[in-house]
Amino acid sequence: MSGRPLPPLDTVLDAARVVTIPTRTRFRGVSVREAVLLAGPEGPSEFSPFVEYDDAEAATWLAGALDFGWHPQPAMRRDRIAVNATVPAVDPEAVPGILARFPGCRTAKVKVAERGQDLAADVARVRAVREAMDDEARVRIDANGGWTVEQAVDALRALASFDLDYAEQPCATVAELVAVRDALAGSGTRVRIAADESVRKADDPIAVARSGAADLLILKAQPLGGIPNALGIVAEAGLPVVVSSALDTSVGIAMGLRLAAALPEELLAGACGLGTVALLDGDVTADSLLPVDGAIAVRRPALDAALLERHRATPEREAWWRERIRRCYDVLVQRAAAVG
Ligand SMILES: O=C(O)CCC(=O)c1ccccc1C(=O)O
Ligand SMILES: [Mg+2]
Repeated sequence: MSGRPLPPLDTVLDAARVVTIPTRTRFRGVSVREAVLLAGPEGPSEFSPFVEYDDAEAATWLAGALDFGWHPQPAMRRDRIAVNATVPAVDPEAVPGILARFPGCRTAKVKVAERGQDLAADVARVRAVREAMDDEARVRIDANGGWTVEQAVDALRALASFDLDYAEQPCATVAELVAVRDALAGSGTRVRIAADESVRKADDPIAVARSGAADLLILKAQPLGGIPNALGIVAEAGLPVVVSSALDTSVGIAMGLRLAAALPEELLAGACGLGTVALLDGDVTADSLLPVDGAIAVRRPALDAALLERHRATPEREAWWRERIRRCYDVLVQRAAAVG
């Protein structure tokens, strides 16, 4: 990955605390977030791939977590990062309450294309967000690859009147993203397309940029194998980026902030999706990285022993995560050997 040495496995396991934190609103179909906090020599780090991810994918998250905990990070170019409000796939009535958790945010990202919902629900939610925000606010959507090309084109035409900042991952594949962009250009609807899963879940994270399938990239520090690796992707892709979270605790958010702080000014495409601690009902530090005046000061808050204890996972879940770390660590050792 970044080519920097891995700490010994026993050191990693000794540094690990497993937590289960409830979400305030269902997000990605989950109502709890499990995470491993790692007390590294450079500061706390977080390993929190979603439970359904396989070892090959989760191993890249481990590489990111170990890099942040055990290695110095690139220089910072700014000390405050503007963030967007993140609106889960809720009913329109719930929108003002969600937005209130993101004080001062002038950009909102709205989840759409949720399984079991329809376009009318998406339109109603985006309308509720537009109405709750002032005229200059930016509104983005994120479909998490949930639409076919035809559905995406229909939806983006229906949503065009809300003047979207961009549409994140409207369809699952790079080829579909290209088809959506072509169809929209042909119909005179101008909506920028952002790639998220096409970067962080792809074998080749640059392919989406090379194919001209996206106007900007969403970058997540942990899933991309760490900050240096993510910066390498930015340099190669040459597209503007927005840094976002994977619904992390404040420790994972600190890593995202640090990535955002390291980006060249001309490549930062607006507010980052790093305000999501506001969607959790608990945290692992007393200094939670929540938005204030629409931004978060870049910092690395200390783990709080009492909070780690309060949110401590069951012994079964703890054992599961420790096994997962062992398996993912093996994958990283094999990858390092293959590179030589
Ligand atoms: O970007 C944001 O506003 C918040 C982060 C977010 O949406 C997210 C959080 C967890 C998993 C996936 C995603 C996503 O961007 O698709
Ligand atoms: Mg996304």
